[in-house]
Amino acid sequence: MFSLFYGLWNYMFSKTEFHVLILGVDKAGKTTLLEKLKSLYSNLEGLPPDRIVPTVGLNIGRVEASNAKLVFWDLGGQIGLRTIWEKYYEEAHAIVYVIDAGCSSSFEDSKSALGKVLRHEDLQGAPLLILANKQDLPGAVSTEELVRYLDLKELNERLYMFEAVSAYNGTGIKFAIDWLVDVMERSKRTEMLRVRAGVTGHV
Ligand SMILES: Nc1nc2c(ncn2[C@@H]2O[C@H](COP(=O)(O)OP(=O)(O)OP(=O)(O)O)[C@@H](O)[C@H]2O)c(=O)[nH]1
Ligand SMILES: [Mg+2]
Repeated sequence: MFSLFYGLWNYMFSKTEFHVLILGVDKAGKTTLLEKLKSLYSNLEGLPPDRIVPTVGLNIGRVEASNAKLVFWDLGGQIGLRTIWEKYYEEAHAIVYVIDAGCSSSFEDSKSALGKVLRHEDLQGAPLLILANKQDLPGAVSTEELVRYLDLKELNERLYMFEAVSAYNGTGIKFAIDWLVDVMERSKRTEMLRVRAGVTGHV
């Protein structure tokens, strides 16, 4: 009986924990973004950019933002590591896809890797936040240019947004995360993951 009430209490009053997968090709700035998120949303001072090395395993960042608990999973973007991405798809509430907006020679690779992500059935209905990172660089392209360049055909009914950010100086990040939390809270995918996890309030 107690556990039934406890479960119900949790379901109604505890904050949902959202799992957010940070993807993108190597050097897009994913880990730098994760460390910036820690600095912006927690008491932890994230690692400074000059101490960040290319990711081989998994980096995890837990923060509270927009009154929600967020767990970010940051994976390596090197070609040989991208096969690991799909192991995390089933549990993810949303995807943050990071692109180096200052490096047009990486756009083709970014586009094809993103197309593959979006076609994967385990990510059905997952909201998508595409970040045009490195806006502090003078040559960085705008979100409008990136939208035109990517010309994504796989978006279908998916909730998505493009946002211009800089993981160095924090430009655009809070706005993007507010949007992400808002859409995760009302997405069918969150409902589906919640049902799958049982009535615990933690999905
Ligand atoms: N100017 C500028 N450089 C950035 C920004 N974000 C990341 N960088 C630089 O881009 C390079 C790659 O950053 P990482 O965060 O390691 O990139 P990553 O996407 O995690 O790379 P992998 O772990 O290999 O997949 C580093 O030299 C960073 O300092 C940014 O907002 N502005
Ligand atoms: Mg990394």
